[in-house]
Amino acid sequence: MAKQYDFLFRLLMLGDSGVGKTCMLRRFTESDFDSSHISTIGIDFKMKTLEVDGTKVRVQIWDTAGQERYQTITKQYYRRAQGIIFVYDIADKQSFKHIGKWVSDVDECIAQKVETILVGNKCDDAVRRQVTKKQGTKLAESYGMPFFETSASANININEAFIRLTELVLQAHQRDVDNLLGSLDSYLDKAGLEEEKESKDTNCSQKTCSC
Ligand SMILES: Nc1nc2c(ncn2[C@@H]2O[C@H](COP(=O)(O)OP(=O)(O)OP(=O)(O)O)[C@@H](O)[C@H]2O)c(=O)[nH]1
Repeated sequence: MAKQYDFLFRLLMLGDSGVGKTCMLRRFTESDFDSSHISTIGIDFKMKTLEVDGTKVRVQIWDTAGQERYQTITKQYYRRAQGIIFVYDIADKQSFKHIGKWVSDVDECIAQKVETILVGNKCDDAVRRQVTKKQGTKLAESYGMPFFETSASANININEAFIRLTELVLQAHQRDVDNLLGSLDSYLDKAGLEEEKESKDTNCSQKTCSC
């Protein structure tokens, strides 16, 4: 059967327990919201196919458990991700403060460049808000990440956040391919020049012999 997509990318969701990672993923992949909080055990994933800049991209999105006790398991997935969504809850200052810890955990675990975005979830909950949009924007700027305030329950900016990360991963992939083709071109140019030089040298020495 012909492939239904051009690329397959792996995305990962990280953040404290209860910030709404599972609900965000469910909203994005199933257009649904469940208000119960059943903590993720270890890791789970869902798939979705998107059209980004005319390209069909299938994303495999890993939803990790925010609870500390699962981190030995979840850290094993960091290296396999091409994009990471760091999530905090705008009504939970601690989860915002912990973003630094999640980012440095990723830095410690992986050597390769990975695309990242920062998300402040539960922006529908104005009454319980503890983190301002300005604080979120500033933190994201300090890491050079795009920033979204989202709500899985009210379906605000969920698609936008996942699509933005997928775009970044696709662009990074295309840059890698261009760089690879660029170095292949210069390698072939160099090899061609050397071959040309060698054949000139041979002709020249043959002429010398016949004189
Ligand atoms: N008001 C509001 N509540 C939300 C939103 N998203 C999730 N919640 C609630 O937050 C709680 C935790 O959501 P989960 O998605 O299970 O959180 P999680 O980050 O996956 O938690 P772990 O699996 O333990 O890491 C649930 O009771 C949800 O109903 C949102 O956008 N707005």
